[in-house]
Amino acid sequence: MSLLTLQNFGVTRRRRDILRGINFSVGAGELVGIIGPNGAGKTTLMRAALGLIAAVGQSSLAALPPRLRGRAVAWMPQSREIAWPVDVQRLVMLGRTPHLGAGQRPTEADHAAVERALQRMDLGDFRNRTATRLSGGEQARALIARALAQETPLLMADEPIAGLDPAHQIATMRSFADLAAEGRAVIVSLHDLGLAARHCTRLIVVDKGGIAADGPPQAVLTPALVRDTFGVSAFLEETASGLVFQPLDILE
Ligand SMILES: Nc1ncnc2c1ncn2[C@@H]1O[C@H](COP(=O)(O)OP(=O)(O)OP(=O)(O)O)[C@@H](O)[C@H]1O
Repeated sequence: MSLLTLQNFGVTRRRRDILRGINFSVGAGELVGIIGPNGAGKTTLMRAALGLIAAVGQSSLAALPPRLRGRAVAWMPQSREIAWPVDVQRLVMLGRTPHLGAGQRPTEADHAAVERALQRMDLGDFRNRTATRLSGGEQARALIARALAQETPLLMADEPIAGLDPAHQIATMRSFADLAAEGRAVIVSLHDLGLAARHCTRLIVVDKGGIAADGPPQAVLTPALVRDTFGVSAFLEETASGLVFQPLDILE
């Protein structure tokens, strides 16, 4: 079942085509990494697909009424700003908002969803800490937990692992892989191609306003693609513990 379909999708800003002719579907069970150089259009693609900025063509998510959209997709933006000095537990509970009626208090089921999200992001000991007083990486984990608590079929996150330490980067990618294995789907943009190669089931490469490649990591990260899109050489090998990808040198 498709959880996001984009057809002839594009974004124009200040009369410049930032994205054009984008077509793809994401289904249950996929962990999709959106990769591409700085300025390629990754954030624009995700925000437009969500209906947060104007676009041409069709997005199955943008077409939904806002209330249904909040139950169809959770979104973690690149900006990590936490506006209010609330405790982590309360911040994560905000993820349940689309499931609550006007003025309705959280139910047992909402508290259980918050607890699952806190555990997934290793935040059990942080639940009573003031979110604005956490470190940058801890705040990022709290915001991922808020998106997880929404318990939507699809999670979209813009550079969610930037600023996390290696253990929490791996743990977060594993949590996303678990969600996919449970029958949901996750779409993340990321610059760490090693983690993308290792954990994603599929990579979509955005470059020069279009999709340069789309497929399983080992099929996408060819030397030619990596050279032409990122301007680097790289090491790629299928090992007993999974795919290992490491950028090596800038190519002139
Ligand atoms: N509000 C805007 N008005 C005009 N152009 C914009 C606007 N926002 C982004 N752009 C342009 O759109 C292009 C794509 O930007 P976007 O932020 O989507 O790239 P990205 O792939 O997410 O980059 P990064 O890896 O640096 O986060 C860039 O050339 C950027 O300058």
